[in-house]
Amino acid sequence: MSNAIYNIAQPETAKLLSYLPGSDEKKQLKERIAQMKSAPIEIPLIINGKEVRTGRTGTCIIPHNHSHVLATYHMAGPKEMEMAIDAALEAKKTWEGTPWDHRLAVFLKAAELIDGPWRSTLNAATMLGQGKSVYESEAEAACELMDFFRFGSYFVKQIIEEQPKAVQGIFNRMEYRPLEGFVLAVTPFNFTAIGGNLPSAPAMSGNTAIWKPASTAIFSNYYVMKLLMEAGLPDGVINFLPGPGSVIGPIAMDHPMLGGIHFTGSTATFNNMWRTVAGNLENYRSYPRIVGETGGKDFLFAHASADVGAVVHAVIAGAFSYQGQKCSATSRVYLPQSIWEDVQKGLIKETKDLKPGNVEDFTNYMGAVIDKASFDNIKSYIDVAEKSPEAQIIIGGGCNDDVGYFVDPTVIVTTNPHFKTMEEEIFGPVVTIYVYADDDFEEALDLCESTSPYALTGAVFARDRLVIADLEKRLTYAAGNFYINDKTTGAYVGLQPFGGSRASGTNEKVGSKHNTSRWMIPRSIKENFNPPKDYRLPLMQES
Ligand SMILES: NC(=O)c1ccc[n+]([C@@H]2O[C@H](COP(=O)([O-])OP(=O)(O)OC[C@H]3O[C@@H](n4cnc5c(N)ncnc54)[C@H](O)[C@@H]3O)[C@@H](O)[C@H]2O)c1
Ligand SMILES: N[C@@H](CCC=O)C(=O)O
Repeated sequence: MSNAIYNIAQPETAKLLSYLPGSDEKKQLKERIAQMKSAPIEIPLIINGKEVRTGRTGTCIIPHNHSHVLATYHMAGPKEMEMAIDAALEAKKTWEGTPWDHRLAVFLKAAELIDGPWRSTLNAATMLGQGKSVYESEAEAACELMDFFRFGSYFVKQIIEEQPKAVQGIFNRMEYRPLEGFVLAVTPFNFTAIGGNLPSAPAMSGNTAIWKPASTAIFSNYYVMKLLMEAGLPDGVINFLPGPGSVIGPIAMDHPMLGGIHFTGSTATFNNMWRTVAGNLENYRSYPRIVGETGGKDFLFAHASADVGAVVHAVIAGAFSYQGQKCSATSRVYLPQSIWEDVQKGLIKETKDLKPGNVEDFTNYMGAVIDKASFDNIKSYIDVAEKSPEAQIIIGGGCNDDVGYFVDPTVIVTTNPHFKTMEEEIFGPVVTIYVYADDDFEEALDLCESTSPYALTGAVFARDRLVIADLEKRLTYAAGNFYINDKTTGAYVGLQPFGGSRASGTNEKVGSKHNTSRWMIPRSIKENFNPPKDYRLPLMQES
């Protein structure tokens, strides 16, 4: 029984390792990659801490070498979802009463394990299973996940410290209860750290969760689950349930004890889930908390005073890192005519050696896109641009899926600011540029503000201070993460809390106190040391 007030130091952002030739981390990672490739593993469901095999299986493959099978995974069906819900509800009885310091200790320990022996495992699994370059993987599967665990724990502590004023004779207090029910965490393929965080953030506050990973991220996500178990996560607190979302999701969403949904993925999937929940409102014990971070069509808007070199590098990093498969990827760019020629030259020069390749070679900046469906979808957008008189592909355009799902970094220039690739999320290494006449700055800015239904990230480039101030004001609602003279990707937990509004989600800012608070239902407790003795107010008495 915990009877002390403990402190958690404000965490420091995790430091990236370099993976330079000759470094220990490079040697360890190369060894782990070789080991993982040497023989496929079998991935069970994990329900109440026990492995469950259903015999209905799928495979995890390497996107840059799609004939290589890394694992066979078992898929949950309705029966296993019911089992997981029962396990989560049962485990909650103990977990919610576990002192907060012991709950958080599990996640703080997990962060230390990533910082130590588990780092190479999470990086190797993410590089192989999701096709990430070493740098992209280190930044998120290792560092961002550590940050989620450390900052997340710190935010829980900060919130429970927020207490109402206690006055003499009346003891006021706020109890931060977990949600009544279980949490369904549905996670995307593109960030291992998001996979790990979505079930963990609610669990830190005493909730129990069912974690449904994306099928193309099961390989790394399974290792995250194993890491949490090694860190001491009690059975049933997080239940790992790979399987078809459209089959197992509705079982959870129809359940009267659905306490909340922690979702990251596409807007279409989130809208479907929201509709399912809305249709069930009368069946729930409480209104489920629905937290969802979704798609983006992220902009870069440059003014004539912008630093051309900075624009060039921001476009490349924002559009092509992790093959553009980030919700934050730069995918529409507005450039004034006066700097266009220089930007174009810079883009051509800097991308000439930028080819997607095998990320096991650490010098490759880009790998393959995640799967065949994604490859076909991205290619279909490139095909549209190739055929259109309103667009010209000035860089890239090549696609080849013989060995891996490779799409060249592609730059389209369009004369139509509403061209298909300026409006729709592509989720691949494709960026579209619209060049505006310098005199049409105001109109171009209106276009940037209103063209997309999304409002996730956006960057403005200018050196003129008054212009920067104006851009910041005029684009108030166009992006939840707004960058000035920087790329649209790469937010840090606790430093640039992440999330967007409009069709980009509920903007609860993952990795922030706002998100943490969504997994708690506070109870105000007033204890009166002088209980009432007379129902009448003093005013009601005759003098
Ligand atoms: N805003 C953010 O923070 C953020 C971060 C990462 C990714 N994303 C977005 O995620 C998308 C890419 O990820 P994705 O392809 O994995 O997204 P997705 O929507 O296809 O899948 C997300 C998850 O939902 C599950 N799912 C699908 N249909 C379901 C259903 N009917 N019921 C329950 N679950 C279901 C999937 O299996 C997966 O686990 C992009 O749109 C990207 O912008 C957003
Ligand atoms: N938080 C990440 C994006 C996550 C979505 O894919 C970034 O800031 O680039």
